[in-house]
Amino acid sequence: MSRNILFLSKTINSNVRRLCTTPTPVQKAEKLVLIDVNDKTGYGTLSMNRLPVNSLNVELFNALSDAYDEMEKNKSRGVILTSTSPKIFSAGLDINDLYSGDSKSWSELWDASQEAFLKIYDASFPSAAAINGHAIGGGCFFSMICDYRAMVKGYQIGLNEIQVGIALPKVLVMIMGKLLPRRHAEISLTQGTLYSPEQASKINLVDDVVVDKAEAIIKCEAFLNKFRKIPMDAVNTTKRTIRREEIDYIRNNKQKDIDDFVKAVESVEAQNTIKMYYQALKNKK
Ligand SMILES: CCCCCCCCCCC/C=C/C(=O)SCCNC(=O)CCNC(=O)[C@H](O)C(C)(C)COP(=O)(O)OP(=O)(O)OC[C@H]1O[C@@H](n2cnc3c(N)ncnc32)[C@H](O)[C@@H]1OP(=O)(O)O
Repeated sequence: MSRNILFLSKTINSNVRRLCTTPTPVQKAEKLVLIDVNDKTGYGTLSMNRLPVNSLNVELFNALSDAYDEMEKNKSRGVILTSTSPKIFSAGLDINDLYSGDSKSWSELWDASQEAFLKIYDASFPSAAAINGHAIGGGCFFSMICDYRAMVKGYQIGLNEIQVGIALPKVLVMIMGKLLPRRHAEISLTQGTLYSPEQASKINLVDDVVVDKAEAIIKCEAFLNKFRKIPMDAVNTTKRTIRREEIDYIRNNKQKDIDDFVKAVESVEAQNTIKMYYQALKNKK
């Protein structure tokens, strides 16, 4: 049973395509999140597919939300979140949107990001991130809200928002503060530090360092397997107790959180920094 070839299957929505093993090969579809369900394990591999760098925009956030909805509907046993890029998990928020947007588009962007955040962080099944390349800014954050992270050597990971000129949104601070030892969280958040996987593993930012994507997937499957003999209701109740603070914060302060994000992005200082950052990125070559 080949799991590496994309096959035609019913389109779940405009941006998400489920990959399954029905024998009708078609050429690769340009969907923003590819879904491959392993019929044996019941795990779904969700691959972000907004190339070249999986920068996060409204459409990618919505595609992630839709993919998680699909996994919930199909009573998934677990999700492996990864990317189709050979070297980038996700480069974070789309700098183009930060550079050229306005308060309406930034509100829509943050609204979509909140939805995707809740779908992943409050899912009724565990998620494991197979970080097969750079995971920067929002890309790092989306791996952090999974239950487990395995990262391939040779890339970088971290929340560098501060370097882009954006004050860290509250939920990122809350979660970084819980995942990392306090001193490391403070340094990382205020300096926008990017880490090698080896450094990241020393401060709890990743759980395992691996040599390639295949090994990352094996590690993720092994992590998900740990839940097979435990009643999921008990796991989920426990997990929700642990995660309640962040989930309640977003559910109860949705508009305020959007307003805070827009305020942070539209400040003159942030816009100047975003502009310089954008130009540096474009002049890199
Ligand atoms: C309450 C709800 C919570 C939900 C939370 C959701 C998300 C939280 C977000 C919080 C705030 C987050 C802010 C950010 O994420 S800011 C963005 C941070 N990211 C970066 O700084 C990454 C910048 N990019 C790089 O460092 C490199 O590009 C990278 C290492 C990723 C790859 O390097 P490489 O040399 O392989 O490739 P290039 O640099 O040549 O890039 C290829 C093309 O891609 C463009 N690019 C790169 N990054 C971005 C980006 N982030 N957005 C848009 N476009 C990007 C780059 O310009 C190249 O384009 P061209 O080929 O046209 O030149």
